[in-house]
Amino acid sequence: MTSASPPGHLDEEHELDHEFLTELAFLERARKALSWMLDHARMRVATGEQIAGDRYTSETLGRYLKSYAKELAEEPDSPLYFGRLQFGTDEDAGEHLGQNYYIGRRRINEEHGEPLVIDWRAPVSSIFYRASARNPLGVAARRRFGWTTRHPVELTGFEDERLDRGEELGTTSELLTREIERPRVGPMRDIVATIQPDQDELVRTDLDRSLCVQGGPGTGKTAVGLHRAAYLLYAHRLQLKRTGVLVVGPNPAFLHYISAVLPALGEVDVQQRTLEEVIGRQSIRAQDSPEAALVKHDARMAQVLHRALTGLISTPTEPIALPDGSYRLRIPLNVLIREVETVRREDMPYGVGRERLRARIVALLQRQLEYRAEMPGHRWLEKTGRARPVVAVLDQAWPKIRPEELLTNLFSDKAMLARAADGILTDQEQQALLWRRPPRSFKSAAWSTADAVLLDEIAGLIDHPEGFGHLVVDEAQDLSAMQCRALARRSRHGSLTVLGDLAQGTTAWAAADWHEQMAHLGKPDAPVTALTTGFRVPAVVLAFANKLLPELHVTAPATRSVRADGELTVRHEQDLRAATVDRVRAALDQPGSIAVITTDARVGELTEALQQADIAVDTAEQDDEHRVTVLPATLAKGLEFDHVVVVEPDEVVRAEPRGLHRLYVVLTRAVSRLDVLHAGPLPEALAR
Ligand SMILES: Nc1ncnc2c1ncn2[C@@H]1O[C@H](COP(=O)(O)OP(=O)(O)OP(=O)(O)O)[C@@H](O)[C@H]1O
Repeated sequence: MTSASPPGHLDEEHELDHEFLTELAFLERARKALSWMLDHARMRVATGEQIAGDRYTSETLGRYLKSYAKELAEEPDSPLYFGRLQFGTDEDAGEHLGQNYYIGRRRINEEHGEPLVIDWRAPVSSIFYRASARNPLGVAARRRFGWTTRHPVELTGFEDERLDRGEELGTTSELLTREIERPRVGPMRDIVATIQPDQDELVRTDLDRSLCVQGGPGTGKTAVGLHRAAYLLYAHRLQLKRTGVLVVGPNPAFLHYISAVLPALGEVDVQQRTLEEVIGRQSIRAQDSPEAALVKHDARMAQVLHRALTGLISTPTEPIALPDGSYRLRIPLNVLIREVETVRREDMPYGVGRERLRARIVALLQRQLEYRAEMPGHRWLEKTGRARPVVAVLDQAWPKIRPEELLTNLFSDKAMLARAADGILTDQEQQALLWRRPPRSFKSAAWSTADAVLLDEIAGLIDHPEGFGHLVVDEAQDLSAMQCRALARRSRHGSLTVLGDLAQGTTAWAAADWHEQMAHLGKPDAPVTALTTGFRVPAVVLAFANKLLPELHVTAPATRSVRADGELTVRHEQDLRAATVDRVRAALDQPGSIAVITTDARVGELTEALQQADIAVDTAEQDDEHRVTVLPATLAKGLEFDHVVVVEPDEVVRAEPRGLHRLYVVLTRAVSRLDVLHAGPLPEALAR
């Protein structure tokens, strides 16, 4: 194994070995090339108007070049490349015979030459991530570079694996270890330099394939999902620019945490939203009882709503007679009845069905005019479609309805609900849905989170929503069947990357089986892949959290932590406020972020205790300013902190029905150190 690093300062340059000097020279060349690219891009921004033909394209081009120039200008903050592939000279190297490639976050090329640095998403870069001693894929040596983390970044050394001599570091690589163990500050970072072979396979799965990734805490699911989005945008830029990529996360705090990853990879056009924002129809003013929420999130509601909506379609009761000049155009009742039946059988979205019925009625009337050798024009067809006798039939047999109106009627009218839910929901379940005090009109109805999903289902039955080319769904174990359907509607013509951990399911409807969940998400045949290497949580902390696993009643493969470092302390304390202040003070002596995680009820008290001790604290709403955050257990999902202080774990367990799962999430947020403080008893599984 070869590795190199500068032994001292530049004035001791003569001591640097030859290889390192060569690398420094290359770095200089790459920096110059980047600087040329930046100047060139700026120049093109300035002259954009002359390059492009018409005004629209010149504006678009100008905008593109501006953001490109901005991206390039921001580049000096991150290393220009992280690895080098040196191909061998035998036939396994194929077209890359004897070549050297530097791999980085983006392509860098000189004014008139070959690229100096290749984008990590280019096909050949995949070899960097996947080549192994057993299967070198033509590579003689793989080199990883180390950089300072301060600005401006400087090369600190490199680490070589001579794959042709059977050398391979895998997860023992010092640079990988350093990257994983580095103290966390600020938002999540990308992992392009150290993507692991199994992660790379998921990242590069092609656009037409949907995936489900089950992985324990800290196995890199979120990282994989975000890098896949970046990869797909590279490989299918034009298609996805048109159709869009959406990342769905559990809450705004999580989305904020991950928000910098894609922009750092040069991708600024990806929407990142919570499910509520995706649905986004209503302001939420009501809260359901647990029983009502359970029924509303159940897949059977889809059938109930479908039946309620199609139940509005009825047999026409009047024929059509439409004056047209001195004539009267007619459609007899039996023909109208037949038309409604024909459209109903076509089983299209309700709103589309109404328009189809209108078009068929107009076509029948048009034919009568044509018998009289008249050729009606576009205007006539339009006017006839809106004529009162035609609209009257539509309103009676296929009435227009808003989702809010239908749901208000359904939850206010016992008989209507009974008709729609007969044989689908029990009497008790129907009772849970009915409003005790119905609003006067659907306009004044107060909707719950679950209602918003139902309204979205109805809207989807009336007309298909616009979809995305690709959706990344994180923490997907927590989605209900109805929430899954909302996302399935938006990826009908696209693909999905679904990420989650059954052991971290905290909702009453959390998934117990991924295949079932994928069926609700509209991709029943998508393969389920497991990630089992843990990069976040140190082995000692993971072993403690994993004591809960047998009680969580889920089947998921165990996670093996690559981290031998880390500390765990469990303390019985009388005064939790004082103990929390004490632990946070001790943590402040070390670098990195700190979180105190506890029940919602204790957040205020502990924030106050820290503030009284002159420790500046962030809360879940206002973050990113200080090193210490006090976080309710309910908002910890997906986040990570260097040092975590968990206060009174048994209260976390008792605060909600799936409290044990919540505690599992909470205990697995620590990157380096976990302190557990308790005044009451520890949860039984942890005490063993
Ligand atoms: N290949 C890798 N190289 C370096 N760091 C990695 C790698 N894979 C994951 N990580 C790091 O491990 C940490 C956990 O990753 P991530 O948040 O994606 O895990 P997760 O599976 O989504 O976790 P959870 O289920 O707890 O939300 C992050 O800091 C991430 O950057």
